[in-house]
Amino acid sequence: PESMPTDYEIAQSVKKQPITDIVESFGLSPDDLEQYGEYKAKVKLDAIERILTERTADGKLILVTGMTPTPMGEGKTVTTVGLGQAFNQIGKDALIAIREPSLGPVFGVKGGAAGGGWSQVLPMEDINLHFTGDIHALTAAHNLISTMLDNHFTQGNDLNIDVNEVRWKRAIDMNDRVLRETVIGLGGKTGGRPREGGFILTAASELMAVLCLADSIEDIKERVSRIIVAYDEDGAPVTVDDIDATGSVAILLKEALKPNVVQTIEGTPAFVHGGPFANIAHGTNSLMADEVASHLSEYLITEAGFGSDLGAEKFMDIVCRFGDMEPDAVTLVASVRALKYHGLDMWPPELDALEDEDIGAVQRGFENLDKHVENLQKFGVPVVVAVNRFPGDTDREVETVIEHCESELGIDAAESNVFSDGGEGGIDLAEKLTSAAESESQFEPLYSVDASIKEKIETVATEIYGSDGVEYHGDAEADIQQLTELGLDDVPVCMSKTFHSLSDDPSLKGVPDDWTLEVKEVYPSAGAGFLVVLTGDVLTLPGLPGEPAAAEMDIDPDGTVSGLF
Ligand SMILES: Nc1ncnc2c1ncn2[C@@H]1O[C@H](COP(=O)(O)OP(=O)(O)O)[C@@H](O)[C@H]1O
Ligand SMILES: O=COP(=O)(O)O
Ligand SMILES: [Mg+2]
Repeated sequence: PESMPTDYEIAQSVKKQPITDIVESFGLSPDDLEQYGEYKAKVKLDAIERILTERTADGKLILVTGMTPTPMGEGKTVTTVGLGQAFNQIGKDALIAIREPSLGPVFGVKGGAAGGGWSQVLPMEDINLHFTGDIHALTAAHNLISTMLDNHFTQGNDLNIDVNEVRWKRAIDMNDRVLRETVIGLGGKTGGRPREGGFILTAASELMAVLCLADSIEDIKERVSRIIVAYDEDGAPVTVDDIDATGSVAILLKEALKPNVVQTIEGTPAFVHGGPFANIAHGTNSLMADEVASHLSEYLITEAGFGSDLGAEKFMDIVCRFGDMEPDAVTLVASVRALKYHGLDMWPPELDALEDEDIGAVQRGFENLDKHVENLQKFGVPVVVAVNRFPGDTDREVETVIEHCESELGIDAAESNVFSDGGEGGIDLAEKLTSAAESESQFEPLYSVDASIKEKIETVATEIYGSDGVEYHGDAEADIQQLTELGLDDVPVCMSKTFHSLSDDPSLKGVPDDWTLEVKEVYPSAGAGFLVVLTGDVLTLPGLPGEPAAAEMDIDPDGTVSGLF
């Protein structure tokens, strides 16, 4: 918005405090930290050990999710950071936990993921770029497995791996579409065994999920060892342990395992750790960050990516199950622009067309918001809607949304101005969330892990996405058969689906009906402990847009960066 400085300018204008001072009052002392400069730190594993044993986990957990977003995102991260600040402004001890950004979107469409306006985590330019190196470490570890696997072929393939059943691709933290499907091993005898290969975004790597669910070096080794990278000629799984890569991969991840802690603009401590997207992966920060934060403060506010059909569903059905925790309240972020985007049935999005006041379009967009509210209520957790106000929104538009939530849906809603006003702008929302969190939540996951694979997929597809059913394409049925025979079926399913729609068709807005979910493939993340279900045309390695954010970036001789948002 023209009246406001850019995110970067705001971030640079803030006098940051040393990270040791920021975390002191929450019970972390300087020797609990490994500092990466004055403003970034990792929490040492023995300090975590002490905190988890000495302190009770009585922090209430507030989950931040959203309605089906425009490609720009509707402000979950901004709201999470803003709420952390607002809670502290109303005298409640609160910490936030969010994911660390991937360079893919930073240089692509969405830009950074450090919040925005007066609700950002700092130093945003470090956090959005190399941060403390976790994503680089994951990329290296992922590709170490790839090279050990291909080397196995060159050294005689005594595991009898079926070259057409290699499942482990390479990883890169960049939206580089031409690497999605590749042919490798060219160059004759010294070039290795020619075969089809490809790359995925590091955020989609199973190692990312493993890092986010592991709680110690021992655990990460055990999980890494179980990762299935291929199948042999008899169809038996080949694991990371079979190709002798477990120890070296764990060594590469030993620093990344430790959660990062930084500060928000108003000095709230923020855990920023792990970065799985919620369309192609499970979509929330590490469990370790959640565990530590909920032992250190009264409230933990954490975000699940994309709409509630993706991040929140997986948070409830995967993360809460593994972490033995449950949300005490959920805030569903809505925006006037996203409501109009659905109300105008807009695809592809022309975001500037969403600027004009259009009460009718806002109202026609309610069906999408209502479905997300209904979905969240299926988990038995109280919901508060946050109307994240953008500069162009009119009072009438915002009031229409609040009125709809309170009188039609009978749930609390609050206008949020945390982007323009920081914590001050989220006080009403924070107060509504604290009272929602007081009520006894009747949290229940959506399905039992003992249900069949098809039952679990069909439950999510019909209950959450609103499909009439599920069709299995390609080898999906054979995958399910094989996984059941291997005894890998009694785990949660991690649905990989477009975030542009409740359905698997990005162009369908609102609440699509008369459609069935197309499942293309089901594969095990045996290290993470869930099954990944690929649907529709979801891409595990996105591409750059027509106008990449990278094209607008620059750096001055004195190191001042521009174009990063
Ligand atoms: N109220 C707002 N006013 C202006 N820009 C906003 C507002 N909320 C979010 N944004 C911007 O929109 C983009 C998406 O916000 P983000 O919080 O990352 O959304 P999400 O986490 O839901 O994807 C970011 O560039 C952010 O700075
Ligand atoms: O995985 C996606 O996360 P955001 O919705 O926060 O961009
Ligand atoms: Mg976000």
